[in-house]
Amino acid sequence: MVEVYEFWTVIVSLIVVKLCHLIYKWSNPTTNGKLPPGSMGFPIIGETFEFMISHDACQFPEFVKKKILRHGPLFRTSLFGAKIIISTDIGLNMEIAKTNHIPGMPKSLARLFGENNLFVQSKESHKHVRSVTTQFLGSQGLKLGMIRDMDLVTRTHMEIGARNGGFDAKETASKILMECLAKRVMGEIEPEVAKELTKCWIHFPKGWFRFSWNIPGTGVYRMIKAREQMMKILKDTVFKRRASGEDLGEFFSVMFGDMEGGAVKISVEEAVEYIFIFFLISNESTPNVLAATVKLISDNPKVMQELKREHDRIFRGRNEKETEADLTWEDYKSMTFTQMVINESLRLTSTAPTVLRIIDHEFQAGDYTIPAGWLFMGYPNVHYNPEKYDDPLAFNPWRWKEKDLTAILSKTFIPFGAGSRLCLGADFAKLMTATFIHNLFRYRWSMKTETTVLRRIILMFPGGSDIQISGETEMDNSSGY
Ligand code: HEM
Repeated sequence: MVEVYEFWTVIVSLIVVKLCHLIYKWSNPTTNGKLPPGSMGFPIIGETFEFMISHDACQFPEFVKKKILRHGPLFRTSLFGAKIIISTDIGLNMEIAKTNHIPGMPKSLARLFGENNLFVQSKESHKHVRSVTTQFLGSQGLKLGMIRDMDLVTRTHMEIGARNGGFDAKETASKILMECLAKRVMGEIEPEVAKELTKCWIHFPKGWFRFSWNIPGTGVYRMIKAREQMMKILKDTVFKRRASGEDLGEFFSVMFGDMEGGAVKISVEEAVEYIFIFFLISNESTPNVLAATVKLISDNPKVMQELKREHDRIFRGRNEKETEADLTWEDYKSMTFTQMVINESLRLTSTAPTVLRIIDHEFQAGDYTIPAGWLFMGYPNVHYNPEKYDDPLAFNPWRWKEKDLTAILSKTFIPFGAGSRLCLGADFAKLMTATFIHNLFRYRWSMKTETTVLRRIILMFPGGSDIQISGETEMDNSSGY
């Protein structure tokens, strides 16, 4: 009896010692040099729960603020089971963005995007899809193949919404985005296929950026199922069109190298996975930023007035020229104040990391060593630096006067990331937001004052983002700012 008791005492002691050792190793990761300061939190969970507390979308998260006070602009932590370095130093963020290629995402989340995911595959495939995407979403592609459709789709959705007294900004923006992108990427799709794809998006869980346990009933499980279903629909569409000799749509044709002189570069599976990620990234970003921009405008009567003047001038110009009511590229380029508003909104709402990379080789940052394999999150704190932006917490579009409004990246403005992973949809997102604002000013409108915009990595509107429409607008004839 005593022997059995001793045996179990030894086993339990060994387990305790092993656990203590693992916890010690977890809390004190080793490196060839000196790690940035910080703490790794609890094993596996790390500091995820503190990190994921939602906050005002126009304020940096308390988690990051507290860490900066304690450790400075570079610190280590652990989130979603991954070892993480967080930097709020713009110089370092730019350097890491330039010298590291692998997109930063904990492994547990990366697998949600699929095994074939082009973003984790070869540099060459990545280059190819970037170049194809730029042909469609660069300013030339937008000017020739997008602005007219986008204007029409936006106007139609707003007319429907206005007849009902209003609409939800984020949901409407999401529908506009999907309609514009789907047509551009896949050509005309049959209504049933479009319906099926939309259904998948509806079942797509909100806030998928969390621990990714694939257990039936959870959001992650639904997401994986929705992804599989979408892939199937997209693949079937491509195969069906190829078999019947139908047009694949310009995007797919260029992607597969089917266009004149092209060499087949990637498989249908890879292309379809790319399309899925592309839709996911665009749909998680633009409708949210757009709805937050509308909220910022609605809360600022002077901005509202200035925008109304600018858009009334464009509407008047059309009547004088007696042209059809389509928005032209010249109209878009003349929306100087609107573009100042969009830049200001992008600056203020960038309270999440915009440079995300897996460190691919050990990196020396001053006295500190960032080990290879760690995940790097670069926050754009420079947007809130009072030396760069006077009264940085204020929403003040006028601060962008005389600045280059076409630049999507500078040493003080980094909402779309940087380096080889710089956002491919930045121009599209800006055009879509401007088109939305333009058409909104056909109406007298407001957003509920109680609308709140929060952030938990992704922007959220817990009470919705309702826009109320109270009739058509009257022209403002006064001169501009
Ligand atoms: C306001 C809206 C948007 C914001 C704030 C935004 C922001 C970003 C950021 C921060 C990155 C990561 C860059 C990095 O790691 O250095 C990114 C990547 C990306 N974005 Fe956007 N984005 C927006 C809209 C869009 C849209 C509309 C599309 C597509 C139509 C899009 C497509 C992409 C793609 C494909 C990547 C990955 C690029 C790569 O890895 O090569 N984004 N975006």
